[in-house]
Amino acid sequence: MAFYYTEPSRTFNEFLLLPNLTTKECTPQNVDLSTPITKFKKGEKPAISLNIPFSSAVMQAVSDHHMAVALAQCGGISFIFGSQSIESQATMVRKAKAYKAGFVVSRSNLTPSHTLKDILDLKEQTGHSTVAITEDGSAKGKLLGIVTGRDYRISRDSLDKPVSEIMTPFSSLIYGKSGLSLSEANDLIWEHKLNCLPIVDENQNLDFLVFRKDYDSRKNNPLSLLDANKSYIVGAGINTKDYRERVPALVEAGVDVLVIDSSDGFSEWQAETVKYVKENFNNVYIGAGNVVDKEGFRYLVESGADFIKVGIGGGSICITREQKGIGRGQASAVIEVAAARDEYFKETGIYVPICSDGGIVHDYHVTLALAMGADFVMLGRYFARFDESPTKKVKIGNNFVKEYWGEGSNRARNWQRYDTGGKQSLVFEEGVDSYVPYAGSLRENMDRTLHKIKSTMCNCGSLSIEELQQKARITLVSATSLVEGGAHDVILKESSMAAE
Ligand SMILES: NC(=O)C1=CN([C@@H]2O[C@H](COP(=O)(O)OP(=O)(O)OC[C@H]3O[C@@H](n4cnc5c(N)ncnc54)[C@H](O)[C@@H]3O)[C@@H](O)[C@H]2O)C=CC1
Ligand SMILES: O=c1[nH]c(=O)c2[nH+]cn([C@@H]3O[C@H](COP(=O)(O)O)[C@@H](O)[C@H]3O)c2[nH]1
Ligand SMILES: [K+]
Repeated sequence: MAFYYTEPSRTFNEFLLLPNLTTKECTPQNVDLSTPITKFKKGEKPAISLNIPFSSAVMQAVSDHHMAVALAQCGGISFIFGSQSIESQATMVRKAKAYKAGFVVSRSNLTPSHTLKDILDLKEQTGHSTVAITEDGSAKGKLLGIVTGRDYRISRDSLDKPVSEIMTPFSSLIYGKSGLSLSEANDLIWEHKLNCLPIVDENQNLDFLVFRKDYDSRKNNPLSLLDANKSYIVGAGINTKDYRERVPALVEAGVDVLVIDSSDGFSEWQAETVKYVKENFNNVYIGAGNVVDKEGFRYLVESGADFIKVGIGGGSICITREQKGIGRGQASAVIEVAAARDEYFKETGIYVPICSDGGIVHDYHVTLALAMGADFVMLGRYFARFDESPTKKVKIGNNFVKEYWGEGSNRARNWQRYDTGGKQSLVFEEGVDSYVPYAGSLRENMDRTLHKIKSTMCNCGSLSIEELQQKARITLVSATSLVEGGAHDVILKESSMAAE
């Protein structure tokens, strides 16, 4: 007879935290969000700890080398997507490892056929006076020119003057080549009295901008996640098929942490993959998953995994539950796996971090996941909205959006013919292709999110994630009390509706 769980599967939305006593030293500035990502023995320190409990999803629309750098600067880790050729993934890892502070992804970009009015509108929106002009208007497109405040006169130039007539064309630009060191970039900046030096790759695609004022940017990033050589710590996703070729290439490129990327990690393929990595490489760590219960957790931990990823079917672009009928409410999954982790720790003295992957919609969901026992979270949709994600920013109506698609969608799988061991015609999609609202830079959004999490932790009288996990008091909410939690019985003004 089948086994039946007596409790229904639950999601984060169904829970709330109750405040504990907040002492006077319990302020957001004093909260420490560092958290382990690799397993460790009781009394010892983990080999790698994150400075904030965030990782970005193993997805084409989320985690490339640009995201890896931006998130590591904030103290988290990206797992560069594995649904690409081994060479291109290794190149991304290499670029992220080679990246040095001071190089930024261009945030204001237009095409030559835009107009002076577009430049002025963008300037008002972003506050940046340097605009990169690329063939497709993206931050990484072919660089055709640069516009700065010195290139036009609002009193003289007509607003519909095309950018192509305003910009300093590429042929007249001083630029650096990808791979240049920060001190070499600074030399060019000083020598040519520039404010901004574009860095382009061998195909003239824009890589980064280096600003005169930014070169001390390490000071701006006190939580940077760095290895012993002061390079950023970088993760990458792998699969259970080509790992014998992929892992050596990624290790050669300098990857620090691997994660097996799968909807269902409770398989002999994953155990074999973990064992292969553990037997052949000393200096790289490997997470496995995804699982949603104690059995899956135990199986992967006993195979040797350094951390375990939790979550099936809760992602914003996921349709796995609809397509295959597998999965579990994300909160229930985290609660059970965290209990299994604590039990394993008691038995063996080994602490195995767990990551809650997918389904984070509100910032407080992160706090709840941590309170329920997750050591860190993985998000896709959240990061896809930012400048640093690899996808195109498009304007729909009056709003900017960015593209975001699931790794189980045909769009993601097209990088190669998807091999399920069966007929291609039997393949079905497990993810959708979508848009998410554009939200600006990662740093600004992350600062706000972290502040909210720290504030809630203070409500709960906790100065660290570990303390939160021990002290949190969590209650289920009834369907009717959910209504009470939002604005209700008032007529909202338009400004409040826009903020929702
Ligand atoms: N977290 C989630 O809820 C979900 C995530 N996804 C994402 O979609 C992507 C694809 O996920 P999956 O389809 O689960 O990928 P997968 O690579 O784990 O599995 C694909 C298929 O190949 C089989 N397979 C795996 N290794 C094999 C081997 N060595 N030999 C023979 N067969 C093997 C699996 O059983 C499965 O049928 C991933 O990026 C995943 O994160 C997709 C659905 C749900
Ligand atoms: O059912 C699925 N079909 C897909 O195509 C797919 N792609 C990604 N993922 C998973 O969703 C996570 C990101 O979730 P969020 O957007 O909610 O942060 C990711 O971290 C994955 O675990 C998928 N799940
Ligand atoms: K399974």
